[in-house]
Formats: sequence, C-alpha cells, structure tokens
Amino acid sequence: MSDFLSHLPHLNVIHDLNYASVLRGVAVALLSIVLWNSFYNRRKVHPGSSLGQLPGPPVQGFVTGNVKQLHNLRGWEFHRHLAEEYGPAVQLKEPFGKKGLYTFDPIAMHQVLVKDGSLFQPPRLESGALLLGKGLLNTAGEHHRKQRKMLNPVFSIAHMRSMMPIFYDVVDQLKSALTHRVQSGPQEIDLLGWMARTALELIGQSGFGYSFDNMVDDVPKHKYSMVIKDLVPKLGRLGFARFYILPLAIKLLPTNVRTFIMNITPWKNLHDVRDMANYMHELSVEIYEEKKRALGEGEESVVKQIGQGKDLLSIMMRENMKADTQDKLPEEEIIAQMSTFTFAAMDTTSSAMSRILHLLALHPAVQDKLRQEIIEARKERQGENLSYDELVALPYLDAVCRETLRLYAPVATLMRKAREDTVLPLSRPVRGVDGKDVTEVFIPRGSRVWLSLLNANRSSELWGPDAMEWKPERWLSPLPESIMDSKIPGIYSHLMTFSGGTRSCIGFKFSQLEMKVVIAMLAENFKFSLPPGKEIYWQMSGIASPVIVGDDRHTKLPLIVELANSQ
Ligand code: HEM
Repeated sequence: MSDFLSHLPHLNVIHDLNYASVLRGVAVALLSIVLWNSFYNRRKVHPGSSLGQLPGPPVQGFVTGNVKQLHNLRGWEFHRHLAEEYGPAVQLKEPFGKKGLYTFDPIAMHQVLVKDGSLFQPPRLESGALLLGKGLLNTAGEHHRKQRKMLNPVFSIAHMRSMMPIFYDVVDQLKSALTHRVQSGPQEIDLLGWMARTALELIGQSGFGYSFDNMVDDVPKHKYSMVIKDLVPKLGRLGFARFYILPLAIKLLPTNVRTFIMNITPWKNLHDVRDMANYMHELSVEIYEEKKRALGEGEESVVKQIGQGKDLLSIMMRENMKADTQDKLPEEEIIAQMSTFTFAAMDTTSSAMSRILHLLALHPAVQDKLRQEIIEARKERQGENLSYDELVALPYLDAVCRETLRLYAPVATLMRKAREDTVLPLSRPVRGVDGKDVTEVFIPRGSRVWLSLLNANRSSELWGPDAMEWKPERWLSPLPESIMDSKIPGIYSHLMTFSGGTRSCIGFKFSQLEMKVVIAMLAENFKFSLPPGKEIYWQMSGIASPVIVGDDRHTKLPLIVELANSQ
C-alpha cells in the first residue's frame, strides 16, 4: 500500500526550482486566459442568442465579476433578486469579464444535466480529486460511468432495508445521549453538533462498518470527527482560489511544481486542507485493508470482525470481486469512494436534519402533529421499531422531509463548465437586453453555467403563489399541474435538491432513510423550542449552515430540548 501512497500527487515534494521562471509562466498563463476569454466573448457567428443578450446584474468589479455576490454567505437575497428581476436565464460575469449563465429553466437544466451531461462537467474535478481521490464526485465521462455502474446497486432499496438495524443502533445512542442531558429538565443544546455526529456515525457504521463516535462524550474524540467538521469551512475559506486559481494551477503546472508552490505558500488554511486530505486518505486505507483481510478470510470472518458485513464498503468490495474484468474498479478508486461518501453524505444530511428541527421549533403545531403520527405508528407495533416500509409510508413525516428539502435545499447552486460550444434551449422566452425574445442561448466552450437548485424549487410559476412558504400539507394532496408538467430533471419529487442526470446524488435514498429514522426518534421522544434571546440565521455556505446572529464565527443550532413525556 505504501506504493499506492507514493503515487498520490499531493504527497510528492520537490526542492530545487527556479522561482522566476515559475512566476513568469503563471503570469503568461493568466494573460493568455484573459485574452482567450475576450476572444470567446466577442465571437459573432453562432446559433442562438449570445450570453451577452441575456439581462443580468451589474458586476462588483472586473476582477471578481458577480462571483462574490453569488457565493456570499448572505447571498439568499441576491439569488432571489436574480429570479425576480431577470427570470430563469440570467447573464452573470466570472472574473475578468467572462460571461456565464445562471439558470433554473427546466429545459436548460435538463440539457445540462441529462441530455448533454457529458458536455457539462463540474469544474472541481481535478482539485476535488486532490482532496478526495478519484471517487464519484471527481471523475468524468467513461471513467465516471464505470464507477456509477458498479456503485448504483450498492445503494439499492434492498441494501437500505438491510441497514435498518445499524441505523436504529446509532439512533438509540443519540436518544440515550440527549435523554441523559435533559432528564432533569429542559436544556439548550447545539443540535447541529449532534446532527453532525449522528450523520458521521451513520455513514461510518453503515458505510464502512467503522465507529467514529461513541456518542457518549461531550465532544467527539476521534480525530476524523474534528477533521470532517472543519473541512468544509476551511474549503470555504479558500474561496476564490478554490474555484479559479487551483483549477488553473492544476491545468498549467506539473504536480511537483504546484506541490512545491503549495508547500511554500504561507497560507495555513491551505496547508490544513492538505493535511486533512492526507489524514482522511490514510484512515480510508486503514479501514479498507482491515476489511480486505476479513473478506479474504470469508463471510464468517466479516461477521465476526467487522459487524454484519452489510455496510456500503463491504457490499462495494463484494460487487467489485464479482464484476467482470472490464467493470472492476482499481483498489485506489474503491478507497476514494470512502472519503467521497463521507464528504458528500455528512454535512448535507446533517444540514437537512438540523433544518427540520429548527422548523419544528418554529412551528409547534407541525411538531405535535408529527409526534402524534409516530406515537400512533409505534403503538400499532407494540413499541417495536418500525420496519423500513412502515417508516417510509408515514405520510406526515414524509411531507415534513419533502417540504424541507424543497424550500431549503442544503446545496443551493451547482456549477458546470461547458466542454464544447453548445446551444441551450429555454422552456419559455426571456426578454433580451435588446428587447427581443431569447429562446435559446449559445454557450461557448469553457463558459460556466450555474444551476440554481434553490430557485427551481422555489419557483412560484411551478409551485404556486405560496411557493416561499414552508407548508408540509402541500404534499398531502395532489401537486399543482404546473409542477407535474414542468419536466424538472430532478431525481426526487420534481425537486432539484439531489440534482438529476448521470451525476445526480447516488445517496438520496440513503439520506432520506437517515433523516426519517433520526427525525422520527427525535420527534417521538423530545420537544424542541427556540432559545430565548437568540436569533438563528442560515448561512449560504456551499452547504447551508446555521449560526447565531451576532456570532457567526461558529456554526451552531442551539435549541431548547426537553423530554416529550415530561408533562
Ligand atoms: C440531504 C442530503 C443530501 C443532499 C441534499 C445531496 C445533494 C447532492 C447533490 C446536489 C449532488 C450533485 C452534485 C453535483 O453534481 O455537483 C450530489 C451528488 C452526490 N451525492 Fe449527495 N446529497 C445528500 C446526501 C448524500 C448521501 C447520504 C450520500 C452518500 C451516502 C451522497 C453521496 C453523493 C455522491 C457520491 C454524489 C456524486 C454523484 C456522482 O457524481 O455520480 N449524498 N448530492
């Protein structure tokens, strides 16, 4: 395995380099990119309207364009303004004046994610692979398709069913931890912290048969818990560099040169991210090796040494062993899926579960109704845990989850980059800057397209005039025809929350199950209310996260928790 490690680009260092030539190279590359951009923006002959014909907001500055507004932690208003002022297809500016498209038009999104999915790739691929290895999030084309083919069956309903006992074990630990803290009376508790611990333990146990957290200590002790908690905020602090400088450096500089530059750059945050990536990788290798040994020794050993062998990693390794030679994934890619799944699963699901708890605290009548539904279902089962089918069939629990994922999608925007010139059709014309209707937009190769999952889910044209209200009841009657006919390409409930097409969320069923098991237990056993004197604000980070107004240095969701049967 040490051989394998030495092939990872981020672990190599070189020492003797000519600084002046490196800097000259970077300057020439930057200048070429600016000139290339303006050449592309000025081309006149192409099908469809040009991006320049679409209306859009003024830029904040030539260097950053609209990017800072778009990724601002308080960017909700900006995104809402884009939808209300300009409609579903908007011209935005990247750094140095390059034009891009911001859209939530269903047909345009369908083309980007489904029909022309292979032409529109996330720009993160190379930098993401440095962070998490070549897992699903960071591969493309045939490589991605091959991984997806191997991994889709791992997330089947049959496997989700078999994971129920693992889920209930983790949730029992959460119940004991909270009961212990509130048994002598209501307490203010940071639920975001507990949801993050629960989500990590759920993916740890059901993902890899590995426990990160006994859920007993006040703070988790495993280094991985700390690392994964800090990773997203630290990545966020790389900001502009992450989306623009890093991909450029990867494209232009050989591995050893950029590793050298990274190591000598006096930026602690960058070094922290590098060390975190290395640590996550090392732990994944350790867990993988242990499991491989057990699998090699047969099923009995898997059960004895690493639980039931029903976790995603065991399933993945068994599927890979069975696969035909041309479909087999190399070890390195199986290992990369571990950090990939943890990264993709943890903050998204804990954000969604925390949002539900916050909303239940804001809407006590919904909270009571949900509690009642679960108490009655459990009574019918004489207090036994609900089976997979019983749990997913609870209509109000389902409505609360769906409505939260609709109005408050944890991931607000996806970014794509066009690999070829292409034309995107719109489902209805928008008024161009010259007053003429724009029905299709020419997207030059290299342009960015931002897909607004947020605005697609909140469109009053599709969801009706109450689209901005949180109303679980809307899911208890038939949805409006406008949404049923809209051809929204999302894989889940006409929503864009889990995206659509070949790169849609592979874990969406897993995450819904997690949410339902956790929220059902919490709503049945505890009551949640708002802490007096504290206002909670959800930041628009890559994955939405709550802070207390006036103290936005740390993400937190303080709620008053008490036993539900205390009165
Ligand atoms: C509420 C929870 C979740 C939300 C809102 C969510 C959302 C998303 C979105 C929007 C994407 C598309 C990203 C892109 O195209 O750039 C995605 C991809 C992905 N998600 Fe999730 N996710 C959630 C939970 C999970 C869980 C629990 C897992 C794993 C157990 C997971 C694994 C993945 C993976 C591996 C991908 C990449 C798929 C690919 O490129 O083929 N997600 N997710």
